[in-house]
Amino acid sequence: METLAVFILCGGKSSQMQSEKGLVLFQNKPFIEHIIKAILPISENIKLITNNKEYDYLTYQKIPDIILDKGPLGGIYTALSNSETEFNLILSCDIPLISTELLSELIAKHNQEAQITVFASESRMHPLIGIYSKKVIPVIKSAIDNDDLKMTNLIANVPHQVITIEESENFHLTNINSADELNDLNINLS
Ligand SMILES: Nc1nc2c(ncn2[C@@H]2O[C@H](COP(=O)(O)OP(=O)(O)OP(=O)(O)O)[C@@H](O)[C@H]2O)c(=O)[nH]1
Ligand SMILES: [Mg+2]
Repeated sequence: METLAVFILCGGKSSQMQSEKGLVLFQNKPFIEHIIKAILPISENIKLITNNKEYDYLTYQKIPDIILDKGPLGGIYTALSNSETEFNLILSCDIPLISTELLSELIAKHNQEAQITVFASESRMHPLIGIYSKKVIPVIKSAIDNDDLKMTNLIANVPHQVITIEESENFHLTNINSADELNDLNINLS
């Protein structure tokens, strides 16, 4: 298989965390470095979708948002518009527990008929740990034009694949939005 293009979304307001989310420390290391570590055994073709100079210390290519302030959907739009490959791994920057094993499972189970492939348990879906086809670019563009920025609406509108996981597996896919959530995580792991 050709090397998979991987894009990490590092934009947004981080209003709940109150500091740049991807750079929050977990086990003495910024979130984003945990994510990069999980990706590297799979692909070195990693790009960050961000307008924030705080990520300049990382040598990976950075791509600024083409359309500003449209949330993760806008970030994915920029990622796919800059990608040369049909399928792309899209990840948020606030999932420090993600593992190479889970990412490999997503890639291995991905069906090429699907334009978006994501994990979901009965209770929740993880739209920002997914494989996205460039084919969804026009669908995202029209969603942005209509100000319909909900990821679940995008997924429902295209041929997609859900990889079903047990409730207990959600833990490693959870995104950490606030200092309280990070605190809970640290307590949970101690
Ligand atoms: N490139 C890009 N990424 C974004 C944008 N908005 C959110 N993200 C990313 O999408 C992922 C999930 O975003 P949210 O949890 O909504 O993050 P947020 O908007 O920064 O945080 P809140 O203000 O607390 O909602 C994170 O990886 C963010 O960095 C955006 O406008 N552009
Ligand atoms: Mg948000």
